[in-house]
Amino acid sequence: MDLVEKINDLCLQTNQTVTKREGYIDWCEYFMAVAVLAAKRSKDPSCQVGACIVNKDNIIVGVGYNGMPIGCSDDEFPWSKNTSSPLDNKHLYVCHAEVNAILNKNSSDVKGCSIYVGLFPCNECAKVIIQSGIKEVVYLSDKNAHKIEYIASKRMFDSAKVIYRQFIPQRSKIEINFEVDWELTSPKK
Ligand SMILES: Nc1nc(=O)n([C@H]2C[C@H](O)[C@@H](COP(=O)(O)O)O2)cc1CO
Ligand SMILES: [Zn+2]
Repeated sequence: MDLVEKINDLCLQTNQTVTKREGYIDWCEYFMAVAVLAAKRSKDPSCQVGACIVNKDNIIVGVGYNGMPIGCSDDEFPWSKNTSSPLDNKHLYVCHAEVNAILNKNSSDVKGCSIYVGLFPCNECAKVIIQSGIKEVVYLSDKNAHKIEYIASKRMFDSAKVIYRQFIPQRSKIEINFEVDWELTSPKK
């Protein structure tokens, strides 16, 4: 419990005015955190990416992470990229987080939405993002910026007027703790 929460707790006990809680996560942090959490579902041993699509009302309409297509077993399809057999390269098979998030949408479409994603979209995802009507890409890392696929992505986004911006975290971590002590967090009567 932080200081404000302790003061509020005291106020509650003595029937005084209670101010709102501080330290809550803002919308951007929330959506990027959902993307990062989704990435933890990925079976890719070298790179886990998550994506979260949000509409203009700040409602999440799709979440996805990189993984094998439905029906293509995680245990049978290859997860390596430096293989002697070109047919055993994971890149031939993996569905990217952005495409999965779009396909997983629970609304009729994602027109005008924003997509929060861990890594800047590749050129193939950029095409799908544009075609789906998504108008904003918020990303954590652009580590592949020098590669031709990502230069192509930006060329397409610029032409299609899809805004892209980096999410600069104001805190390094957001903790998820399943062991919440509800006795400490709930107001006492
Ligand atoms: N924006 C992205 N969304 C994604 O879902 N991915 C996925 C595809 C692969 O499964 C993995 C990248 O693997 P690697 O080449 O860094 O070992 O991340 C990759 C990117 C980067 O373009
Ligand atoms: Zn992609």
